[in-house]
Amino acid sequence: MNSLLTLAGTTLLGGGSATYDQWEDRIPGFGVLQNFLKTWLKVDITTLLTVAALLGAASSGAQSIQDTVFKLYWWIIRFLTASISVAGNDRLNREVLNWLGAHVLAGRGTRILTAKSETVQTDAWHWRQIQERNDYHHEKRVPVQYLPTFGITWFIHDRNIFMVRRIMTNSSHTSWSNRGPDEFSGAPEGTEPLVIMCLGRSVDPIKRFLHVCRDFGDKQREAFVTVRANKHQVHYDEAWDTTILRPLRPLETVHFDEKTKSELVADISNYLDYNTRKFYNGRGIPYRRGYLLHGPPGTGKTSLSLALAGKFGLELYLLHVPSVNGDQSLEKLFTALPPRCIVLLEDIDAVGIKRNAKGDEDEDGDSDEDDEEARFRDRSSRGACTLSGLLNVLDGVASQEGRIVFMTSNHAEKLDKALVRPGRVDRMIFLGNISQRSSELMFLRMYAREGDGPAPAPIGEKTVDPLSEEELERLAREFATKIPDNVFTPAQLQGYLLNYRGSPVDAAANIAPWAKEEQQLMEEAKERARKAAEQKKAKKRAAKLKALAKAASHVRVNDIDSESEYEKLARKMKREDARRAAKSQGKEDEDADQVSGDGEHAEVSQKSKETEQGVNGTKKTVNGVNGANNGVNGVNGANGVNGKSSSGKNGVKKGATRTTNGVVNGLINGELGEVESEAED
Ligand SMILES: Nc1ncnc2c1ncn2[C@@H]1O[C@H](COP(=O)(O)OP(=O)(O)OP(=O)(O)O)[C@@H](O)[C@H]1O
Repeated sequence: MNSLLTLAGTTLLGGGSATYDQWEDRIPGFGVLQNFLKTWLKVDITTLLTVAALLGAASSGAQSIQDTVFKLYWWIIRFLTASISVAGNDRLNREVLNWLGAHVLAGRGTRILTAKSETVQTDAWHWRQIQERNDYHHEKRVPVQYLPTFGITWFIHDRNIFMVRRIMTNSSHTSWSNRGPDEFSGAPEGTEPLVIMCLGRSVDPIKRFLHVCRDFGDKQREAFVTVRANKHQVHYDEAWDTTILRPLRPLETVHFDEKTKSELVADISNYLDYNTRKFYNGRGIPYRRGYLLHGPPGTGKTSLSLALAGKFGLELYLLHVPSVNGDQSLEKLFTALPPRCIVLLEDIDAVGIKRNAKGDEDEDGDSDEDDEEARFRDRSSRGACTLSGLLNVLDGVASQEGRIVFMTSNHAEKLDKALVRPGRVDRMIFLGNISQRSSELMFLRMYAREGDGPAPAPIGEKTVDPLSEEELERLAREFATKIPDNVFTPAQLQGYLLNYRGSPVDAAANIAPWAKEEQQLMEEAKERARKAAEQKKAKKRAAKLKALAKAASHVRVNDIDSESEYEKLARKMKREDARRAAKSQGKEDEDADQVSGDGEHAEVSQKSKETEQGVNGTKKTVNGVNGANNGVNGVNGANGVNGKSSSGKNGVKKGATRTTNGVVNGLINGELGEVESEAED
């Protein structure tokens, strides 16, 4: 470029012909082009090139002047100010912006701002972006929040001059070709880094300022609980990408045994205490705490977790384990937890986190779950988390320290023992049906005065005059005495009270008939459930007997007490099966010779006779259902009906069960009809 510039200068001063050779040197073919243009267009290319080169020189000169000024500016800034930068995804970033929005922009009439209301779910490519939901604001339209846009916002705080620079990132820039100022070229997405500068040579004023912003953030959060969840996108990594702000729920509004409640609160306070942490660390005990909240649906397990998160000012990380993509994702989510938080694992008894694929069965071998439902759940759990994956995140090596885990379950008795052992579950808290005392408290809470007046009545009903405190307490006591102790769930009672939310007098007056009717409905539902369970049990028992009968036609299971013996017998049965098939084709003798080639034939014949005798014996046992139980254990094992190995001599060892499963099933093919009819008889 410089040589072209010199050439242009020489051309301008000395005339075209003097520099012709030099142009030709630098641009090959220059002469031909020049002659062509001169002849046909009457244009002198050397003059044109000279002008262009000079213009380029002027512009690059301006650019370098601009660069120098820019450098000088930043040099002065760096010299005169101290600065601290904050990453875009840091909570502090949002806290600083919120502080600026509330204290600087609102009062000063800043002319260039960015506005924020609510993020909408779209199916566009950026659908994975962080979602925030505010359950705290109940207005139809979320209030608009005004925040600083890109560029510098300056202000005076604590007698220091501050400048906060919000930096545009690639993702917040809408168009690369747009050359306008940043604030007119795009809108911040909330992930832009901030640089906080303060005039002076010390960062202390900035640190103090950041502290103020954090306090402001804490104060704002006091009114609600921050719930974080993940969106469960199949093809994406799991992340805590959804934030929900829930109104604070006072612990007093969750009614259950008062003693248990205060013990629980004391236990958590004790755990969160700094000295407890030191104690745990000093003794090499993992600093974690786990609680299992169990009881029927609608007894307040979720409500209690939320209330405790609010009480202790902790964020609640909500996770539905069966929806997580797999163990790796679960681990990722747990690794991303902050050191102090509550993790709520809901419905922990759901399928997918049981040790075996089909789920555990009851003592009698019957599962309470409906077959269809179990099958559905089994399908839906495929590829999801395993129990060992869950156990691992709860107290494996990589498990986060300092957090509190709440697990909720409607069937605590079905949970794997490893899951509820101390260290994973330190306390089990039962939330049962509502007591009379809790009903009284719920009544009082429902009709407590709000400010100076009564609780607002439903639309269309007139608000009754507020009752005096004594009158309300008297009504509450009367109300409670009409409710049977520990029969209804708190959710049921809350539903009833909501129907009378404008009138405590009516609520107290109508509770007795409601309780009677509700109890009757519950009895009927229970009876229906009992009958359905009985039918299901009978169906299962019939299926089991059928399976037993099938196997019994070939095996006398009580004779089998070791794996090798079982395998031997299975081999013999296979040969016997082959012989039977050959017999039916009229070639029994030749095939029998072939099969007995290994020298075991004599033994086989003897044993197969025994087996057949055994079959008869077992068939008889089948008919007398109860007597069959000994055999059932073994044969169930052989057919994979139960999947469990029975201990003791009568049982079939697990390994043998697996090995021979297919063989026995294969043998019974073709003879099913005959055995079935016998079993049914
Ligand atoms: N002990 C309780 N005290 C006050 N309100 C309760 C209580 N239990 C339940 N409720 C009310 O019932 C509703 C359901 O409660 P919640 O979801 O906490 O029950 P849950 O035990 O978690 O139910 P599930 O097992 O079905 O998840 C909520 O509106 C809650 O206010």
